[in-house]
Amino acid sequence: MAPGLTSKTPPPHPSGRELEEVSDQIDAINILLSSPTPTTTTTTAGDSKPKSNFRQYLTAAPQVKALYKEQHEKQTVEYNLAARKAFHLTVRARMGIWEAMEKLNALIDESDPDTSLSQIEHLLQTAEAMRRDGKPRWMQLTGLIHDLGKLLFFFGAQGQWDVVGDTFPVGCAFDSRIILSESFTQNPDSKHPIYSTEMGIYTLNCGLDNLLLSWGHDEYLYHVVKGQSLLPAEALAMIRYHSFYPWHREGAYKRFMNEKDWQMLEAVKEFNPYDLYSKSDAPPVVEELKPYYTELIDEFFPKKILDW
Ligand SMILES: O[C@H]1[C@H](O)[C@@H](O)[C@H](O)[C@@H](O)[C@H]1O
Ligand SMILES: [Fe+2]
Ligand SMILES: [Fe+2]
Repeated sequence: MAPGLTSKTPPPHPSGRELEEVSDQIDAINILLSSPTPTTTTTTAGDSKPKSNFRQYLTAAPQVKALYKEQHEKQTVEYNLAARKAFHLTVRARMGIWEAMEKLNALIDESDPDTSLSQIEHLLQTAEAMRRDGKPRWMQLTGLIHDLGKLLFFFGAQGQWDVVGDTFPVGCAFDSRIILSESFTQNPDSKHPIYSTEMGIYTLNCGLDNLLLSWGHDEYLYHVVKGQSLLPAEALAMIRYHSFYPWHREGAYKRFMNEKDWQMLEAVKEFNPYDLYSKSDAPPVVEELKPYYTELIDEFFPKKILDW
């Protein structure tokens, strides 16, 4: 009995009719409790996976943890410089954007605890979520292509550790806000006299463009798209920094930001929910969407066949 409703004289036994009323009320409450609660802040449109259930790395599958362990041990300054040099020395393929998306279909990203869909589906989910929200055409296209850098996997990558996953700068101390950051103790740079310091090889407010971000799909696609599209600076930042969660989500590495980076941070933050939370939307029907997106591709990539 609720406080305040107690009385010294015991209540009379409820009549049959009263009992029926109470039982009706209980039924009504049960119906309310079992029907889905409309939420506006914790779920994405058309889906019921709460936002807090994404990016759960501590409880992720063993292959996700193994991938990050290997990545954190092997992404060094030395590796980074060698990968950048190799990138600039060759053209790996010549193909259009849609063809690249189809090629990527064969890759399942082992770093991702939130989707096991193919990459073409993830790209279309991201773009479609933006289109539904009336985002500008250049942004929809950015959503469509943002993970095409994962093609690196087919171009002589050492595994998935140098292609997928979150990014972080090398050449300065590894921040504890990087996911699963304990594994950096096995990275030789964590004992280097300069690379292990807070500023490392960088200077205050030097600008994110001057950081050696860990080598992977963001950095690769940024370099491919930069000279071969009509996409604006915000789109290039979305591509280059979308996996840089320790920065755009956790607020680390602010000491290296210049004025332009603050603007770009806004763009990347606007992009992120479409990339992350659309992963639980219904899988798109690729062939149905193709006409809309091929037109969009043509608008911003006047050169139909790109150098990859
Ligand atoms: O596992 C994911 C995936 O590889 C994404 O493409 C990347 O952008 C994310 O940062 C990462 O956490
Ligand atoms: Fe990505
Ligand atoms: Fe993505």
